[in-house]
Amino acid sequence: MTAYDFPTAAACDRAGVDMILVGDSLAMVALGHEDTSQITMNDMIHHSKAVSRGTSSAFHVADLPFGSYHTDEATAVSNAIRMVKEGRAEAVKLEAGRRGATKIDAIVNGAGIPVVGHIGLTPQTAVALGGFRVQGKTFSNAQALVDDALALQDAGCFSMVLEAMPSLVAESITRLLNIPTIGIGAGPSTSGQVLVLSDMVGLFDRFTPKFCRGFADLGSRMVSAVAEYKHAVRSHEFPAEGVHTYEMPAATEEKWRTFVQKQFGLELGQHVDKNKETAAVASQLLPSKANVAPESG
Ligand SMILES: Nc1nc(=O)c2c([nH]1)NC[C@@H]1CN(c3ccc(C(=O)N[C@@H](CCC(=O)O)C(=O)O)cc3)CN21
Ligand SMILES: CC(C)C(=O)C(=O)O
Ligand SMILES: [Mg+2]
Repeated sequence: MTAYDFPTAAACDRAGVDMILVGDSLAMVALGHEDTSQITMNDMIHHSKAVSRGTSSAFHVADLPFGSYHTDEATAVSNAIRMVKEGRAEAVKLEAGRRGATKIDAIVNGAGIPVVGHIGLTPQTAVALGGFRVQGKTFSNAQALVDDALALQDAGCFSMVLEAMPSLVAESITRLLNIPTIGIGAGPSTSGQVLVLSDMVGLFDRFTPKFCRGFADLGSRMVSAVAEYKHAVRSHEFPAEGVHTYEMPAATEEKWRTFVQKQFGLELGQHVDKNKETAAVASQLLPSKANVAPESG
């Protein structure tokens, strides 16, 4: 499961998932970006730290973001170390095939940090793929994915994500590898599955990948809850006196009532609509919209 902060991590952990991924998809589902390319190491570390506070038994993996491992091996290693040291992740995930093998080797065997690979639809390079497109639909592209998978295993990955590819390709890769595969849009034959949490609980509505199944509709329940709250506030049902409120001790209360009555002339206890009061005062002080001449020019 992906998780992005303390409560989502705690929910996944309590539900008993094996692994929690702090996915860079948080750029889109938690921060509202159009894609995952702008998210930084600092952003990812911030979220990963929060996830670590909510996780007690699941294995905690964090995505290395676009640009953090694409230049040279030393940069890739130092960013992997930051994600473990500052982000409190137990492993990092990189979107890399054959060409990322030397960096993965350096992170795994140089720094001793476990790495999850990620092939198929790699959102960080979606522009080069021509958008968020299913991969491995042609014979040669399927072969290329098998080559990538074997290279990642050789480089030292302990697992890899297979994203958006025909089930047959994912099954072939899973059968060929010794390490477990984690599928998303890759059919039922991978060793494990991952989904973006926001998608499966209905908290992201910009698009829904075909591979996603909705397991809850929390987005619309959240809107209803807030609308109900707004209604309760406007109708003075909430907060309810004696239920959601604090009281002075009875003796102090009596003294206080008398005091504000004498000092300020206020009769407490009857409800005054402060908004209406303010609006009434404002309408005397300010010219109403209807009386203002429309702006020219
Ligand atoms: N909310 C969310 N869910 C995800 O699964 C996800 C993200 N965000 N952001 C990062 C990547 C991007 N992903 C995506 C995004 C779009 C499609 C999508 O629309 N796919 C089309 C098929 C596209 C094609 O091949 O033509 C679909 O109908 O599923 C799939 C995966 C997966 N990841
Ligand atoms: C969908 C998973 C595999 C991911 O990389 C992410 O959430 O960023
Ligand atoms: Mg990702």
